[in-house]
This record gives sequence, C-alpha cells and structure tokens, in this order.
Amino acid sequence: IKTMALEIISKQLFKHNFVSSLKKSFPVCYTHSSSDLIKKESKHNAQNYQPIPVVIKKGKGSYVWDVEDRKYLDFLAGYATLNLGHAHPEILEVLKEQAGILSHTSRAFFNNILPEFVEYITNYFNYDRVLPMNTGVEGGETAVKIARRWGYRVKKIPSNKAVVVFVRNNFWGRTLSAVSSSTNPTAYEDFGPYMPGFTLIPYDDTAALQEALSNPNVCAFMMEPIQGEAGVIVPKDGYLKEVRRLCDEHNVLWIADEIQTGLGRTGRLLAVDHEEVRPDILIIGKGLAGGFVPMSAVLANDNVMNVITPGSHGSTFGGNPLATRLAITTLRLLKEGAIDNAAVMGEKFRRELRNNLPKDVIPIVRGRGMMNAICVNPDYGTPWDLCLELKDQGLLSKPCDGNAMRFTPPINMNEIELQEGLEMIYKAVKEFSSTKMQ
Ligand SMILES: Cc1ncc(COP(=O)(O)O)c(CNc2cccc(C(=O)O)c2)c1O
Repeated sequence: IKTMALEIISKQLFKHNFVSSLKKSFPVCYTHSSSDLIKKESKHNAQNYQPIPVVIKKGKGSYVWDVEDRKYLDFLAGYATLNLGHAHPEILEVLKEQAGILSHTSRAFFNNILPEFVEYITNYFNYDRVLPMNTGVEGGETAVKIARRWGYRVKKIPSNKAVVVFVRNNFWGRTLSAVSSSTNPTAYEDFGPYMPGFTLIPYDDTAALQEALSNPNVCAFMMEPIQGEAGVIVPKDGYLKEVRRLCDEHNVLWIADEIQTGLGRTGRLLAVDHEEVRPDILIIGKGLAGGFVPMSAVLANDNVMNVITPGSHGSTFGGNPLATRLAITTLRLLKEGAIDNAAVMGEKFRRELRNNLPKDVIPIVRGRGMMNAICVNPDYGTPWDLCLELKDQGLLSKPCDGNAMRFTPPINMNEIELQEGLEMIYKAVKEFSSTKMQ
C-alpha cells in the first residue's frame, strides 16, 4: 500500500510540474521583444487599428510598463475607460472574489447580484429602470430601439416612419447603425446600405435642432454632451438646456450618450450635470465595471423603458453577476473623491498647458475635467508626430479628430503624476516644434 501511495503521489507531482512548466512557456511568452510582438500581431491580426508602437505588459494606477520595462504615464486610460486607473486594488479584490463564485448565468435565470445592481444604479442616477448591456455601441443600439418603439407606441408615429436625429461628427461605435449616422467616411465607406430613419444636424446649433424636431416623426435626438472622438468639442454654455427645452417642446426623447463623458470624466458625475439637465435616456459604458470587463447600461423612467417587453431585447452577458458587482464597487469609489479630483486636476491641467505651451504650436487647449485635448498647428506636424514624441518622453496618448490629440488619464490621477505629465508634454512639444516642417 505504501508503494502504491508513493507512486500515486509522484504521478500527481509530475503532472502538476509538467502542467505548470507548460503554462510558463505557452501561450504567453515573456521573452519576446516589442518589435517581435508587433510583427507577430501584424501577421495574424485584422488590420483594423494603427496603434502607437508601444507594447504594454503591465498597468498599475496611472502607469503602464512596456515589455522592455519602460514606464509610461497613461494619458489615454483605454480611451477614457480606466477612470480609476489600472488594477484598482479594491475593484480587483471584488473581481477575484466574484469570479470564483459566479461569473455568468445569462438572464435565463435570476441571480443574487443583478437585483442589488439594478436597485443601486437606478438610485445612483435617479431613474426608474436600467437595461444592462456590454459595449458602448450596444448601449447606443439599445437606446435607439427603445426610442423608436416609444415613438410608435406612445407618440403614435406611423409604423416604420420614426426618425432619430444625430449630430455631425458623432461617434458612438462601429455597428451598422452607428456608422449609418456617421459623417466620417473612414467609418462608413463601403458598409452600406445604411440604416434608414437617421438624420444629421450640426452640433451645438439650436436653430438646426429646432427645425429638425419640427418633423412630427422624430422620436429622439441622440448626442454626446461633449463630443469625444470629434476632438473633445465642448458646446456653448446653455446648449444642453436648449436641447432639453426643445425636446420637451416637440415631445422628442433626448438620448445623452455619456459613454465617454460620464462616470466623473468631466468633473461632474455626468457631463449633463454641468447644466443641471436630465436626458430621457442615459447611456453609460466604458469604465462602468472598473475597466476590468466591458459593461454598459441604459437608464430611463418607466414611461420610456416599459416599451421593452420580455424577449424584445437583451444579450448573453448583459447584467452578468461579475460585471454588475464590479460596477457597484466602481460607482461607489467614483463618489469617494475621484469626481472632485477630476474637476480640480482638469482645471490645473488646462491652465498650466495654456500658460506654458507656445501658442503658435499649440493654439488651442480645450476640455472639461479630465477630458481634454490640444490642437496642433499643422505647420509643425501632425498629432501623430506629437504622440510619438510624447511616447519618447514617457507619456502615452492617441490623436482624435480635428487635428487634435486627447488627454484622458485616470480621473483619480494625483498632483505629482499630473505635474510629471505636464513636464513630459512641455518637453515633447519643444522637441516636436524644433523640427518645424519646411
Ligand atoms: C461617446 C461614445 N459612445 C459610444 C462608444 C462605443 O463604445 P464601445 O467601443 O464600447 O462600443 C464610444 C467609444 N469610444 C471609442 C473611442 C476611441 C476608440 C474606440 C474604438 O472603437 O477603438 C472607441 C464613445 O466614445
């Protein structure tokens, strides 16, 4: 019996060692260089992005490290997603715990987390109901479906005649509906035929909005309170109040896409809070689950959300116990200082940039809270060129439209990190402008 026992133990040990040694080398290999990994990805991945040439292997707080262990300040934060930084310890603990208990049931059954989440988030944002989804664009699709059905069943718009008004230079994702409302050929070219019932007006133009909403078949007006991908376009003071008034006047639902501007990014919980107005349908996303897993949510009151009936909308992972539990923690943490920090740090950031950057090179600094952008004088080069200089100085970000480049770091970034980033930006702009294009 002793011999047999020893044999079984040794077999188990061997198996464990073999498996653990296998795990060490495959599939994630820690010896490849950045250039090897970039080559490997270029060979096997669809070429749907042009990333900045840096290969990140680790993130913590406001920082990331590349595979050569170079450290960078992350001023992109996953496209304004990691509002509480990389690997936030409290959210990580919840992730580890919930992942080991229950990560997914589908909505075929109830689970013990979703009821807590839906009560928490509807109180948090003061709406009657929430419909949880996963990506931001799913949130947008959900909002448009709700608005169209409300149009038919409540506003009594003739069948299949409902119109949704969008604004030029919007960005709300990559689905066929989203690109059907896009004014960016890179986004929509050769993806037709396009979704009918979408019209476009200029952003920040209340006369154009008034005219568009006079069409009795309009069910909704969908817009970002600050346009993100368009280059951090902040509308004139009072625009949001006018949107609210005109939508009320014409019995049209106002859909606020706060996927990039929400969750404290602009120094208030929501960007609409800057004008103390409330949309009929609110969409949030990106870092809602702390940036650990995708999560979006659409909120509305009963008179709107109740057009959704069993079987009329949903998704496999929508409202899963892992994402929803992370969201409760994330939302709680946002109100424990991060939102106020975004307001204070953002003001400082814009003030320092305006005071210390040469105005002929960087003529425009704009934004709100920790959602900011600078415009680059094309005589000196492109935002891409500046991004590469910034990378060399140890700061990561990415251009957006309008000859601009964005700065959307974690909104809980502290003053020391912000100052470190400012110094890097000053140096990068100096280098960038020293090679003035002839
Ligand atoms: C305002 C806004 N609305 C909706 C979306 C879509 O979210 P999802 O990507 O989770 O479906 C966004 C997304 N924002 C955004 C910004 C920059 C790049 C990319 C990209 O698709 O690589 C996305 C956004 O900025």
